[in-house]
Amino acid sequence: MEGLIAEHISKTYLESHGLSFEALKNISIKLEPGSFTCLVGESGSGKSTLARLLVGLEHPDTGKIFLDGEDTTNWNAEDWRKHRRKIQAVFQDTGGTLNPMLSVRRNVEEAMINLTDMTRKQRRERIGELMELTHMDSRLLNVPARQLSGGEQRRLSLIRAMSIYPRYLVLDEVLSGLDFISAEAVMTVLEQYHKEFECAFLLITHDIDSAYRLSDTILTIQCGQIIRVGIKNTKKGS
Ligand SMILES: Nc1ncnc2c1ncn2[C@@H]1O[C@H](COP(=O)(O)OP(=O)(O)OP(=O)(O)O)[C@@H](O)[C@H]1O
Repeated sequence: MEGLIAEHISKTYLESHGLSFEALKNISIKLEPGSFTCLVGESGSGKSTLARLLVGLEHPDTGKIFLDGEDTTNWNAEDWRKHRRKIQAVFQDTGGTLNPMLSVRRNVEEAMINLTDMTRKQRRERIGELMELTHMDSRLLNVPARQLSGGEQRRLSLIRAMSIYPRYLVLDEVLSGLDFISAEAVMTVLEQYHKEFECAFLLITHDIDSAYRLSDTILTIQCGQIIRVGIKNTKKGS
Protein backbone atom coordinates (compact mmCIF):
# COMPACT_ATOMS: atom_id res chain seq x y z
CA MET A 1 0.00 0.00 0.00
CA GLU A 2 1.33 3.42 -0.97
CA GLY A 3 1.96 6.08 1.65
CA LEU A 4 4.00 6.83 4.72
CA ILE A 5 2.12 5.16 7.53
CA ALA A 6 2.75 5.06 11.26
CA GLU A 7 0.76 2.49 13.20
CA HIS A 8 0.43 2.76 16.98
CA ILE A 9 3.91 4.14 17.56
CA SER A 10 5.20 5.10 20.98
CA LYS A 11 8.50 6.56 22.10
CA THR A 12 9.83 6.96 25.63
CA TYR A 13 13.05 8.80 26.48
CA LEU A 14 15.17 8.19 29.51
CA GLU A 15 15.99 11.60 30.95
CA SER A 16 19.27 12.52 32.58
CA HIS A 17 17.88 12.27 36.13
CA GLY A 18 16.79 8.66 35.50
CA LEU A 19 13.08 9.33 34.99
CA SER A 20 11.40 8.27 31.78
CA PHE A 21 9.34 10.57 29.58
CA GLU A 22 6.74 9.28 27.14
CA ALA A 23 7.13 11.64 24.16
CA LEU A 24 4.75 9.77 21.83
CA LYS A 25 1.81 7.66 22.95
CA ASN A 26 0.24 5.23 20.50
CA ILE A 27 0.19 7.51 17.47
CA SER A 28 -1.17 6.44 14.10
CA ILE A 29 -0.99 8.64 11.01
CA LYS A 30 -1.12 8.14 7.27
CA LEU A 31 0.45 10.39 4.63
CA GLU A 32 -0.91 9.45 1.24
CA PRO A 33 0.83 10.45 -1.99
CA GLY A 34 -0.48 13.86 -3.02
CA SER A 35 -1.58 14.81 0.50
CA PHE A 36 -0.44 17.85 2.43
CA THR A 37 -0.58 17.42 6.19
CA CYS A 38 0.38 19.99 8.80
CA LEU A 39 1.26 18.98 12.32
CA VAL A 40 0.64 21.63 14.94
CA GLY A 41 1.00 21.57 18.69
CA GLU A 42 2.67 23.35 21.53
CA SER A 43 6.35 23.17 22.28
CA GLY A 44 7.38 19.79 23.67
CA SER A 45 4.25 17.99 22.43
CA GLY A 46 6.25 15.50 20.34
CA LYS A 47 6.21 16.97 16.81
CA SER A 48 9.91 16.65 16.05
CA THR A 49 10.04 13.23 17.71
CA LEU A 50 7.35 12.01 15.33
CA ALA A 51 9.22 13.51 12.37
CA ARG A 52 12.49 11.83 13.39
CA LEU A 53 10.75 8.46 13.70
CA LEU A 54 9.01 8.79 10.33
CA VAL A 55 12.30 9.36 8.50
CA GLY A 56 14.26 6.75 10.43
CA LEU A 57 16.50 8.96 12.55
CA GLU A 58 15.15 7.13 15.59
CA HIS A 59 13.23 3.90 16.12
CA PRO A 60 9.84 3.67 17.84
CA ASP A 61 9.67 1.56 21.02
CA THR A 62 6.42 0.01 19.86
CA GLY A 63 4.37 0.17 16.68
CA LYS A 64 5.36 0.06 13.04
CA ILE A 65 6.18 2.48 10.24
CA PHE A 66 5.61 1.64 6.57
CA LEU A 67 6.96 3.39 3.50
CA ASP A 68 5.03 2.41 0.38
CA GLY A 69 4.23 -0.95 1.93
CA GLU A 70 7.75 -1.70 3.23
CA ASP A 71 8.13 -2.06 6.98
CA THR A 72 10.86 0.44 7.92
CA THR A 73 10.62 -0.11 11.66
CA ASN A 74 13.88 -2.01 11.94
CA TRP A 75 15.76 -0.51 9.01
CA ASN A 76 19.34 0.46 9.70
CA ALA A 77 21.15 3.52 8.32
CA GLU A 78 22.16 1.64 5.16
CA ASP A 79 18.56 0.58 4.44
CA TRP A 80 17.47 4.19 4.86
CA ARG A 81 20.28 5.45 2.61
CA LYS A 82 18.89 3.30 -0.19
CA HIS A 83 15.51 5.03 0.16
CA ARG A 84 16.67 8.63 0.55
CA ARG A 85 15.66 9.42 -3.01
CA LYS A 86 12.10 8.70 -1.99
CA ILE A 87 11.90 10.47 1.37
CA GLN A 88 13.64 13.60 2.57
CA ALA A 89 13.43 15.67 5.72
CA VAL A 90 14.39 19.17 6.76
CA PHE A 91 14.90 19.90 10.44
CA GLN A 92 15.28 23.12 12.36
CA ASP A 93 18.84 22.17 13.16
CA THR A 94 20.39 21.66 9.73
CA GLY A 95 23.62 20.27 11.22
CA GLY A 96 22.70 16.71 10.29
CA THR A 97 22.21 17.43 6.59
CA LEU A 98 24.42 20.34 5.60
CA ASN A 99 28.19 20.30 5.47
CA PRO A 100 29.17 23.71 6.89
CA MET A 101 32.53 23.68 5.14
CA LEU A 102 31.15 23.09 1.63
CA SER A 103 29.71 25.81 -0.57
CA VAL A 104 25.97 26.24 -0.93
CA ARG A 105 26.09 24.81 -4.45
CA ARG A 106 28.20 21.84 -3.40
CA ASN A 107 25.86 20.99 -0.51
CA VAL A 108 22.97 20.60 -2.94
CA GLU A 109 24.93 19.09 -5.79
CA GLU A 110 26.36 16.31 -3.61
CA ALA A 111 22.85 15.01 -2.87
CA MET A 112 21.96 15.19 -6.56
CA ILE A 113 25.12 13.34 -7.60
CA ASN A 114 24.57 10.63 -4.99
CA LEU A 115 20.84 10.16 -5.46
CA THR A 116 19.96 11.07 -9.06
CA ASP A 117 21.35 10.55 -12.53
CA MET A 118 20.92 14.18 -13.55
CA THR A 119 23.60 15.67 -15.79
CA ARG A 120 25.80 18.51 -14.58
CA LYS A 121 23.79 20.96 -16.70
CA GLN A 122 20.49 19.71 -15.31
CA ARG A 123 21.82 19.92 -11.76
CA ARG A 124 23.04 23.49 -12.21
CA GLU A 125 19.73 24.58 -13.75
CA ARG A 126 17.69 22.95 -11.01
CA ILE A 127 19.81 24.53 -8.27
CA GLY A 128 19.53 27.98 -9.89
CA GLU A 129 15.77 27.57 -10.21
CA LEU A 130 15.32 26.49 -6.58
CA MET A 131 17.55 29.30 -5.30
CA GLU A 132 15.39 31.82 -7.13
CA LEU A 133 12.12 30.24 -6.03
CA THR A 134 13.11 30.22 -2.37
CA HIS A 135 14.27 33.80 -2.52
CA MET A 136 17.96 32.97 -2.04
CA ASP A 137 20.49 35.31 -3.61
CA SER A 138 22.46 33.44 -6.30
CA ARG A 139 25.62 35.17 -5.05
CA LEU A 140 25.44 32.81 -2.08
CA LEU A 141 26.12 29.78 -4.29
CA ASN A 142 29.87 29.86 -3.71
CA VAL A 143 29.70 30.84 -0.04
CA PRO A 144 30.40 28.13 2.60
CA ALA A 145 27.14 26.99 4.24
CA ARG A 146 28.50 27.98 7.67
CA GLN A 147 28.33 31.64 6.66
CA LEU A 148 24.57 31.53 6.06
CA SER A 149 22.02 32.75 8.58
CA GLY A 150 19.75 30.20 10.30
CA GLY A 151 16.87 31.01 7.93
CA GLU A 152 19.14 30.70 4.88
CA GLN A 153 20.51 27.37 6.12
CA ARG A 154 16.98 26.00 6.49
CA ARG A 155 16.11 27.17 3.00
CA LEU A 156 19.31 25.57 1.70
CA SER A 157 18.35 22.36 3.43
CA LEU A 158 14.92 22.58 1.75
CA ILE A 159 16.52 23.22 -1.65
CA ARG A 160 18.74 20.19 -1.09
CA ALA A 161 15.74 18.04 -0.18
CA MET A 162 13.63 19.20 -3.14
CA SER A 163 16.48 19.01 -5.64
CA ILE A 164 16.18 15.24 -5.87
CA TYR A 165 12.40 15.14 -6.36
CA PRO A 166 11.42 13.02 -3.32
CA ARG A 167 7.90 11.54 -3.01
CA TYR A 168 7.73 12.26 0.71
CA LEU A 169 8.92 15.43 2.42
CA VAL A 170 8.94 15.92 6.18
CA LEU A 171 9.57 19.56 7.05
CA ASP A 172 10.15 20.65 10.63
CA GLU A 173 9.59 24.40 11.08
CA VAL A 174 11.05 25.45 7.73
CA LEU A 175 9.09 28.70 7.86
CA SER A 176 10.12 29.85 11.31
CA GLY A 177 12.42 32.84 11.55
CA LEU A 178 11.92 33.85 7.92
CA ASP A 179 10.97 37.38 6.93
CA PHE A 180 7.60 37.83 5.25
CA ILE A 181 8.91 37.79 1.66
CA SER A 182 11.08 34.70 2.19
CA ALA A 183 8.29 32.85 4.02
CA GLU A 184 5.91 33.68 1.14
CA ALA A 185 8.49 32.43 -1.36
CA VAL A 186 8.96 29.16 0.54
CA MET A 187 5.20 28.59 0.89
CA THR A 188 4.72 29.23 -2.83
CA VAL A 189 7.50 26.82 -3.75
CA LEU A 190 5.97 24.16 -1.50
CA GLU A 191 2.58 24.67 -3.12
CA GLN A 192 4.05 24.48 -6.63
CA TYR A 193 6.12 21.40 -5.87
CA HIS A 194 3.17 19.68 -4.25
CA LYS A 195 0.92 20.42 -7.23
CA GLU A 196 3.49 19.45 -9.83
CA PHE A 197 4.89 16.25 -8.33
CA GLU A 198 2.00 14.93 -6.24
CA CYS A 199 4.32 14.18 -3.35
CA ALA A 200 3.19 13.89 0.26
CA PHE A 201 4.15 16.65 2.67
CA LEU A 202 4.24 16.66 6.43
CA LEU A 203 4.86 20.22 7.57
CA ILE A 204 5.43 20.94 11.23
CA THR A 205 4.60 24.53 12.01
CA HIS A 206 3.60 26.84 14.82
CA ASP A 207 1.92 29.12 12.32
CA ILE A 208 -1.73 28.15 12.06
CA ASP A 209 -2.35 30.54 9.13
CA SER A 210 0.29 28.74 7.04
CA ALA A 211 -1.17 25.42 8.10
CA TYR A 212 -4.63 26.46 6.85
CA ARG A 213 -3.24 27.86 3.64
CA LEU A 214 -1.08 24.89 2.69
CA SER A 215 -2.60 21.73 4.01
CA ASP A 216 -5.56 19.50 3.35
CA THR A 217 -5.29 17.96 6.82
CA ILE A 218 -4.23 19.52 10.11
CA LEU A 219 -3.21 17.18 12.91
CA THR A 220 -3.02 18.60 16.40
CA ILE A 221 -0.69 16.87 18.80
CA GLN A 222 -0.78 17.34 22.56
CA CYS A 223 1.36 15.55 25.14
CA GLY A 224 2.38 12.92 22.58
CA GLN A 225 -1.10 12.15 21.30
CA ILE A 226 -3.02 13.26 18.21
CA ILE A 227 -6.02 14.98 19.74
CA ARG A 228 -7.59 16.46 16.61
CA VAL A 229 -7.72 15.68 12.90
CA GLY A 230 -8.97 18.62 10.85
CA ILE A 231 -9.75 17.95 7.20
CA LYS A 232 -10.22 20.84 4.83
CA ASN A 233 -13.39 20.69 2.79
CA THR A 234 -12.21 21.55 -0.71
CA LYS A 235 -15.50 20.85 -2.48
CA LYS A 236 -16.73 23.97 -4.22
CA GLY A 237 -20.09 25.31 -3.10
CA SER A 238 -20.27 23.23 0.09
N1 LIG B 1 16.70 12.60 23.06
C1 LIG B 1 15.82 12.97 24.01
N2 LIG B 1 16.04 12.65 25.31
C2 LIG B 1 15.16 13.00 26.27
N3 LIG B 1 14.02 13.69 26.03
C3 LIG B 1 13.77 14.05 24.77
C4 LIG B 1 14.65 13.70 23.69
N4 LIG B 1 14.12 14.19 22.54
C5 LIG B 1 12.96 14.80 22.89
N5 LIG B 1 12.76 14.72 24.21
C6 LIG B 1 11.60 15.24 24.95
O1 LIG B 1 10.42 14.82 24.29
C7 LIG B 1 9.46 15.88 24.31
C8 LIG B 1 9.01 16.14 22.90
O2 LIG B 1 10.08 16.75 22.18
P1 LIG B 1 9.92 17.24 20.69
O3 LIG B 1 11.22 17.82 20.26
O4 LIG B 1 9.36 16.15 19.88
O5 LIG B 1 8.81 18.41 20.84
P2 LIG B 1 8.26 19.45 19.79
O6 LIG B 1 6.79 19.36 19.82
O7 LIG B 1 8.93 19.25 18.47
O8 LIG B 1 8.74 20.83 20.42
P3 LIG B 1 9.19 22.21 19.72
O9 LIG B 1 7.95 22.80 19.10
O10 LIG B 1 9.66 23.02 20.89
O11 LIG B 1 10.26 21.91 18.73
C9 LIG B 1 10.12 17.09 24.97
O12 LIG B 1 9.68 17.15 26.30
C10 LIG B 1 11.59 16.77 24.89
O13 LIG B 1 12.28 17.31 26.01
